[in-house]
Amino acid sequence: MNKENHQVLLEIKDLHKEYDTRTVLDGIHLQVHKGEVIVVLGPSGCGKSTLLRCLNGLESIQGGDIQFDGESLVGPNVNWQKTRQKIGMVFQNYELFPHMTVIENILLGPIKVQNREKKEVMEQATQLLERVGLSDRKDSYPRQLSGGQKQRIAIVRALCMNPEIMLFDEVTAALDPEMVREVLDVILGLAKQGMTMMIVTHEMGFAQAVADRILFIDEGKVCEMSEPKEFFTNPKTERAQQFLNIFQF
Ligand SMILES: Nc1ncnc2c1ncn2[C@@H]1O[C@H](COP(=O)(O)OP(=O)(O)OP(=O)(O)O)[C@@H](O)[C@H]1O
Repeated sequence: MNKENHQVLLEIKDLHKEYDTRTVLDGIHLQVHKGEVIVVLGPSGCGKSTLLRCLNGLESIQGGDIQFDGESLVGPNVNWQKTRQKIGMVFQNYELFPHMTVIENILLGPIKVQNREKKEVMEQATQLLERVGLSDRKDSYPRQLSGGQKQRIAIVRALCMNPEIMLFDEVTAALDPEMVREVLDVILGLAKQGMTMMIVTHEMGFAQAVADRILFIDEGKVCEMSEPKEFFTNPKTERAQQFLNIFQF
Protein backbone atom coordinates (compact mmCIF):
# COMPACT_ATOMS: atom_id res chain seq x y z
CA MET A 1 0.00 0.00 0.00
CA ASN A 2 1.02 3.61 -0.53
CA LYS A 3 0.80 4.91 3.02
CA GLU A 4 1.25 8.55 1.94
CA ASN A 5 -2.42 8.55 0.90
CA HIS A 6 -3.72 7.01 4.11
CA GLN A 7 -4.49 8.68 7.40
CA VAL A 8 -2.64 7.67 10.57
CA LEU A 9 -5.04 5.51 12.58
CA LEU A 10 -2.74 4.61 15.45
CA GLU A 11 0.26 6.47 16.76
CA ILE A 12 2.51 5.21 19.54
CA LYS A 13 4.92 7.74 21.03
CA ASP A 14 7.76 6.83 23.37
CA LEU A 15 5.84 3.98 25.00
CA HIS A 16 7.33 2.63 28.22
CA LYS A 17 6.10 -0.45 30.03
CA GLU A 18 7.54 -1.97 33.17
CA TYR A 19 6.65 -5.07 35.14
CA ASP A 20 7.68 -4.25 38.72
CA THR A 21 11.13 -2.74 38.17
CA ARG A 22 11.83 -4.50 34.88
CA THR A 23 11.54 -2.46 31.68
CA VAL A 24 9.84 -4.45 28.94
CA LEU A 25 9.03 -1.70 26.42
CA ASP A 26 11.64 1.00 26.32
CA GLY A 27 10.47 3.90 24.18
CA ILE A 28 8.48 2.42 21.29
CA HIS A 29 7.50 4.77 18.45
CA LEU A 30 5.17 3.68 15.66
CA GLN A 31 2.61 5.07 13.24
CA VAL A 32 0.05 2.73 11.71
CA HIS A 33 -1.84 3.99 8.69
CA LYS A 34 -5.37 3.00 7.76
CA GLY A 35 -5.26 -0.22 5.72
CA GLU A 36 -1.70 -1.01 6.71
CA VAL A 37 -0.51 -4.41 7.96
CA ILE A 38 2.33 -4.29 10.48
CA VAL A 39 3.95 -7.58 11.47
CA VAL A 40 5.79 -7.46 14.78
CA LEU A 41 8.81 -9.75 14.98
CA GLY A 42 11.52 -10.25 17.56
CA PRO A 43 13.16 -12.78 19.87
CA SER A 44 11.14 -14.50 22.56
CA GLY A 45 10.48 -12.18 25.50
CA CYS A 46 11.32 -8.95 23.61
CA GLY A 47 7.90 -7.47 24.35
CA LYS A 48 5.76 -8.20 21.25
CA SER A 49 2.66 -9.46 23.08
CA THR A 50 3.03 -6.78 25.73
CA LEU A 51 2.97 -4.12 23.01
CA LEU A 52 -0.33 -5.41 21.59
CA ARG A 53 -1.81 -5.75 25.07
CA CYS A 54 -0.93 -2.13 25.88
CA LEU A 55 -2.84 -1.01 22.77
CA ASN A 56 -5.98 -2.70 24.01
CA GLY A 57 -5.74 -1.48 27.59
CA LEU A 58 -4.93 -4.94 28.94
CA GLU A 59 -1.71 -3.58 30.45
CA SER A 60 -1.09 -0.28 32.20
CA ILE A 61 1.79 1.77 30.82
CA GLN A 62 4.39 3.83 32.65
CA GLY A 63 5.19 6.45 30.03
CA GLY A 64 4.46 7.76 26.55
CA ASP A 65 1.25 8.16 24.60
CA ILE A 66 -0.99 6.09 22.35
CA GLN A 67 -3.27 7.98 19.98
CA PHE A 68 -6.05 6.05 18.29
CA ASP A 69 -8.22 7.80 15.74
CA GLY A 70 -7.03 11.12 17.17
CA GLU A 71 -7.80 10.27 20.80
CA SER A 72 -5.35 9.41 23.56
CA LEU A 73 -5.61 5.95 25.12
CA VAL A 74 -3.61 6.99 28.14
CA GLY A 75 -4.98 8.13 31.50
CA PRO A 76 -7.94 7.39 33.73
CA ASN A 77 -10.62 8.82 31.44
CA VAL A 78 -10.31 6.36 28.57
CA ASN A 79 -13.59 4.59 27.83
CA TRP A 80 -12.13 1.13 27.22
CA GLN A 81 -15.48 -0.50 26.58
CA LYS A 82 -16.02 1.87 23.65
CA THR A 83 -12.40 1.72 22.47
CA ARG A 84 -12.23 -2.08 22.48
CA GLN A 85 -15.12 -2.16 20.03
CA LYS A 86 -12.83 -0.42 17.54
CA ILE A 87 -9.70 -2.41 18.39
CA GLY A 88 -10.39 -6.11 17.86
CA MET A 89 -7.97 -8.57 19.40
CA VAL A 90 -7.48 -12.30 18.85
CA PHE A 91 -5.34 -14.36 21.22
CA GLN A 92 -3.37 -17.58 21.03
CA ASN A 93 -5.91 -19.40 23.23
CA TYR A 94 -9.12 -18.32 21.43
CA GLU A 95 -10.86 -17.18 24.65
CA LEU A 96 -14.28 -18.39 23.46
CA PHE A 97 -16.93 -18.90 26.14
CA PRO A 98 -17.10 -22.71 26.55
CA HIS A 99 -20.74 -22.82 27.68
CA MET A 100 -21.99 -20.89 24.64
CA THR A 101 -22.45 -22.10 21.09
CA VAL A 102 -20.46 -20.58 18.24
CA ILE A 103 -23.27 -18.22 17.25
CA GLU A 104 -23.93 -17.21 20.87
CA ASN A 105 -20.24 -16.38 21.26
CA ILE A 106 -20.35 -14.24 18.12
CA LEU A 107 -23.61 -12.42 18.86
CA LEU A 108 -22.83 -11.58 22.49
CA GLY A 109 -20.70 -8.44 21.97
CA PRO A 110 -22.66 -6.85 19.11
CA ILE A 111 -26.02 -7.32 20.92
CA LYS A 112 -25.07 -6.75 24.58
CA VAL A 113 -22.32 -4.17 24.18
CA GLN A 114 -23.22 -2.45 20.90
CA ASN A 115 -27.00 -2.76 21.39
CA ARG A 116 -27.48 -3.83 17.79
CA GLU A 117 -30.53 -5.63 16.37
CA LYS A 118 -30.25 -9.41 16.53
CA LYS A 119 -31.49 -9.84 12.94
CA GLU A 120 -28.86 -7.51 11.51
CA VAL A 121 -26.01 -9.04 13.54
CA MET A 122 -27.17 -12.54 12.61
CA GLU A 123 -26.95 -11.64 8.92
CA GLN A 124 -23.42 -10.30 9.35
CA ALA A 125 -22.38 -13.33 11.45
CA THR A 126 -23.76 -15.69 8.80
CA GLN A 127 -21.77 -13.95 6.07
CA LEU A 128 -18.59 -13.98 8.15
CA LEU A 129 -18.99 -17.66 9.03
CA GLU A 130 -19.42 -18.41 5.35
CA ARG A 131 -16.26 -16.48 4.56
CA VAL A 132 -14.21 -18.61 6.96
CA GLY A 133 -15.89 -21.84 5.81
CA LEU A 134 -17.73 -22.59 9.06
CA SER A 135 -21.42 -21.89 8.30
CA ASP A 136 -22.31 -25.41 9.35
CA ARG A 137 -20.78 -25.05 12.84
CA LYS A 138 -22.85 -22.22 14.27
CA ASP A 139 -24.67 -24.43 16.79
CA SER A 140 -21.54 -26.30 17.91
CA TYR A 141 -19.86 -25.68 21.24
CA PRO A 142 -16.17 -24.73 21.26
CA ARG A 143 -15.20 -28.16 22.67
CA GLN A 144 -16.63 -29.76 19.51
CA LEU A 145 -14.28 -27.78 17.24
CA SER A 146 -10.66 -28.22 16.21
CA GLY A 147 -8.10 -25.59 17.25
CA GLY A 148 -8.08 -24.09 13.75
CA GLN A 149 -11.88 -23.90 13.73
CA LYS A 150 -11.94 -22.29 17.19
CA GLN A 151 -9.45 -19.70 16.05
CA ARG A 152 -11.47 -18.88 12.92
CA ILE A 153 -14.54 -18.43 15.14
CA ALA A 154 -12.55 -16.14 17.45
CA ILE A 155 -11.63 -14.05 14.39
CA VAL A 156 -15.26 -13.90 13.25
CA ARG A 157 -16.34 -12.87 16.75
CA ALA A 158 -13.89 -9.97 16.70
CA LEU A 159 -14.83 -8.94 13.14
CA CYS A 160 -18.54 -8.91 13.96
CA MET A 161 -17.91 -5.85 16.18
CA ASN A 162 -16.78 -3.96 13.02
CA PRO A 163 -13.38 -2.98 14.45
CA GLU A 164 -11.16 -0.39 12.77
CA ILE A 165 -8.01 -2.35 13.53
CA MET A 166 -7.34 -5.99 14.36
CA LEU A 167 -4.55 -7.16 16.67
CA PHE A 168 -3.43 -10.79 16.32
CA ASP A 169 -1.27 -12.18 19.08
CA GLU A 170 0.42 -15.41 17.96
CA VAL A 171 -2.91 -16.82 16.84
CA THR A 172 -1.44 -19.96 15.31
CA ALA A 173 1.05 -20.76 18.07
CA ALA A 174 -1.19 -23.32 19.76
CA LEU A 175 -2.29 -25.03 16.54
CA ASP A 176 -1.22 -28.29 14.96
CA PRO A 177 0.70 -27.57 11.73
CA GLU A 178 -2.12 -28.71 9.46
CA MET A 179 -4.45 -26.12 10.99
CA VAL A 180 -2.09 -23.17 10.77
CA ARG A 181 -2.74 -22.55 7.06
CA GLU A 182 -6.53 -22.26 7.39
CA VAL A 183 -6.16 -19.50 9.99
CA LEU A 184 -3.41 -17.64 8.13
CA ASP A 185 -5.51 -17.72 4.95
CA VAL A 186 -8.33 -15.92 6.76
CA ILE A 187 -5.90 -13.20 7.86
CA LEU A 188 -4.44 -12.91 4.35
CA GLY A 189 -8.01 -12.45 3.08
CA LEU A 190 -8.55 -9.62 5.56
CA ALA A 191 -5.35 -7.94 4.39
CA LYS A 192 -6.60 -8.08 0.79
CA GLN A 193 -9.81 -6.39 1.87
CA GLY A 194 -7.84 -3.52 3.41
CA MET A 195 -8.21 -4.31 7.12
CA THR A 196 -5.68 -2.45 9.28
CA MET A 197 -3.79 -5.03 11.33
CA MET A 198 -0.94 -5.55 13.75
CA ILE A 199 0.20 -9.15 13.83
CA VAL A 200 2.61 -10.92 16.17
CA THR A 201 3.68 -14.19 14.59
CA HIS A 202 6.50 -16.69 14.37
CA GLU A 203 5.43 -17.76 10.86
CA MET A 204 8.09 -16.09 8.73
CA GLY A 205 6.68 -17.03 5.29
CA PHE A 206 3.33 -15.61 6.33
CA ALA A 207 4.97 -12.47 7.76
CA GLN A 208 6.69 -11.88 4.45
CA ALA A 209 3.48 -12.40 2.49
CA VAL A 210 1.10 -10.32 4.59
CA ALA A 211 3.17 -7.40 5.92
CA ASP A 212 3.38 -3.90 4.53
CA ARG A 213 6.05 -3.23 7.13
CA ILE A 214 7.98 -5.35 9.59
CA LEU A 215 8.52 -3.93 13.07
CA PHE A 216 11.49 -5.74 14.58
CA ILE A 217 11.72 -5.31 18.34
CA ASP A 218 14.67 -6.31 20.47
CA GLU A 219 14.92 -5.82 24.22
CA GLY A 220 11.88 -3.56 24.24
CA LYS A 221 13.16 -1.16 21.56
CA VAL A 222 12.36 -0.74 17.88
CA CYS A 223 15.45 -2.16 16.29
CA GLU A 224 14.29 -2.02 12.67
CA MET A 225 11.27 -0.93 10.70
CA SER A 226 11.33 -1.91 7.07
CA GLU A 227 9.44 -3.35 4.16
CA PRO A 228 9.35 -7.16 4.25
CA LYS A 229 11.46 -7.67 1.13
CA GLU A 230 14.20 -5.52 2.58
CA PHE A 231 13.95 -7.02 6.06
CA PHE A 232 14.14 -10.63 4.90
CA THR A 233 16.87 -10.16 2.31
CA ASN A 234 18.99 -7.40 3.74
CA PRO A 235 18.27 -6.64 7.42
CA LYS A 236 19.87 -3.45 8.70
CA THR A 237 21.04 -4.78 12.05
CA GLU A 238 23.05 -7.74 13.22
CA ARG A 239 20.36 -8.58 15.78
CA ALA A 240 17.78 -8.93 13.02
CA GLN A 241 20.16 -11.09 10.98
CA GLN A 242 20.74 -13.34 14.00
CA PHE A 243 17.00 -13.60 14.51
CA LEU A 244 16.46 -14.54 10.85
CA ASN A 245 19.25 -17.12 10.97
CA ILE A 246 17.21 -19.06 13.54
CA PHE A 247 14.45 -19.32 10.95
CA GLN A 248 17.02 -20.16 8.24
CA PHE A 249 16.49 -16.97 6.28
N1 LIG B 1 2.35 -10.25 33.71
C1 LIG B 1 3.68 -10.20 33.68
N2 LIG B 1 4.41 -10.01 34.81
C2 LIG B 1 5.75 -9.92 34.78
N3 LIG B 1 6.50 -10.06 33.66
C3 LIG B 1 5.83 -10.27 32.49
C4 LIG B 1 4.40 -10.36 32.45
N4 LIG B 1 4.04 -10.57 31.17
C5 LIG B 1 5.18 -10.63 30.44
N5 LIG B 1 6.25 -10.44 31.25
C6 LIG B 1 7.66 -10.41 30.81
O1 LIG B 1 7.82 -9.36 29.88
C7 LIG B 1 8.69 -9.74 28.83
C8 LIG B 1 7.99 -9.56 27.51
O2 LIG B 1 6.96 -10.52 27.39
P1 LIG B 1 6.11 -10.70 26.07
O3 LIG B 1 5.12 -11.79 26.31
O4 LIG B 1 5.60 -9.38 25.64
O5 LIG B 1 7.23 -11.17 25.05
P2 LIG B 1 7.09 -11.72 23.57
O6 LIG B 1 8.05 -10.96 22.74
O7 LIG B 1 5.67 -11.68 23.14
O8 LIG B 1 7.59 -13.21 23.74
P3 LIG B 1 7.18 -14.58 23.00
O9 LIG B 1 7.60 -14.45 21.58
O10 LIG B 1 7.99 -15.61 23.73
O11 LIG B 1 5.71 -14.75 23.19
C9 LIG B 1 9.12 -11.18 29.12
O12 LIG B 1 10.37 -11.16 29.73
C10 LIG B 1 8.08 -11.68 30.08
O13 LIG B 1 8.61 -12.63 30.95
